[in-house]
Amino acid sequence: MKVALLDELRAKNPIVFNVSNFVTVQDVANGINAIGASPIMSEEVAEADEMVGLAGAVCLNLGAVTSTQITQIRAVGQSANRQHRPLVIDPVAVGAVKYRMQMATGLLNDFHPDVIRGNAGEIAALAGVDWQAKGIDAGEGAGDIEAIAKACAQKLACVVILSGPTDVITDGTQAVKVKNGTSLFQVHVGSGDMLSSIVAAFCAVTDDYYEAAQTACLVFAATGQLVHDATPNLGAGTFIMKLLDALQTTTVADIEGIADFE
Ligand SMILES: Nc1ncnc2c1ncn2[C@@H]1O[C@H](COP(=O)(O)OP(=O)(O)O)[C@@H](O)[C@H]1O
Ligand SMILES: Cc1ncsc1CCOP(=O)(O)O
Ligand SMILES: [Mg+2]
Repeated sequence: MKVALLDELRAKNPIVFNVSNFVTVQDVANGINAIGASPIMSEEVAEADEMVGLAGAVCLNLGAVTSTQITQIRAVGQSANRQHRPLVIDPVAVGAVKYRMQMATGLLNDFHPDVIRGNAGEIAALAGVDWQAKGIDAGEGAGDIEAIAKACAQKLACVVILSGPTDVITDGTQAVKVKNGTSLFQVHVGSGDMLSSIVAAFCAVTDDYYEAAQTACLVFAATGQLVHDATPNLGAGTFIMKLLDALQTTTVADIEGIADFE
């Protein structure tokens, strides 16, 4: 685990190109900015190649995609592969909506992601494992989350992050579990989307996307935990404000001080 990547990210201030969903786009932009990278968003297919070209990494969020937008998302994904930019996919609710699963499967045939970040319901669905996803949330399942994440990573030949109370990060063979976090993440819609885009930001500063994924999960979850620990009885509204503040100021030493992973 290379927590010092956080300092490299802040020094390099990489551009992260996001195709976001309309629900959480502001949180995603502000989260990237606060941690020390530079967000840019677009829904226009005509500028796909240029946007990818100026970015250090690309994050495609499939949270609220229209038929028209699929063309742009495909073009961006293919351009990222062509221009060798790290590509992160957030497959929102593929475990809950059959249409989304078909759409995501189709897109994953058209381009190759470097990292997929989803909750247990989403990663289980992509792995073909039985799980009762609940809308955008993980839902309920009995399977072993490390085995599910590894199955997904092997099937799709990429790094997989299965996030939740414990985050599992795997390259299909090895796995790391990050146990930091706070249940307050669950009362803020967009926590997962923020994490996916922050994973992309870390992928922009190293060629080792497995390591980038681990560091992103630790930094994000531990920052949330520090916010929780600093203020008792935080509510959903105050949490996101304090989380953004903390993403801006939390140091490598702060993270290392509470890091809990194996
Ligand atoms: N119960 C929990 N306790 C601690 N951290 C959590 C909990 N649930 C989610 N997280 C954290 O919230 C962030 C978003 O993950 P998750 O909730 O799984 O995504 P999504 O919003 O896509 O469902 C991750 O950093 C994860 O570690
Ligand atoms: C509510 C909602 N509906 C479609 S996308 C979206 C946001 C999902 O955000 P997250 O997965 O980060 O909780
Ligand atoms: Mg999500």
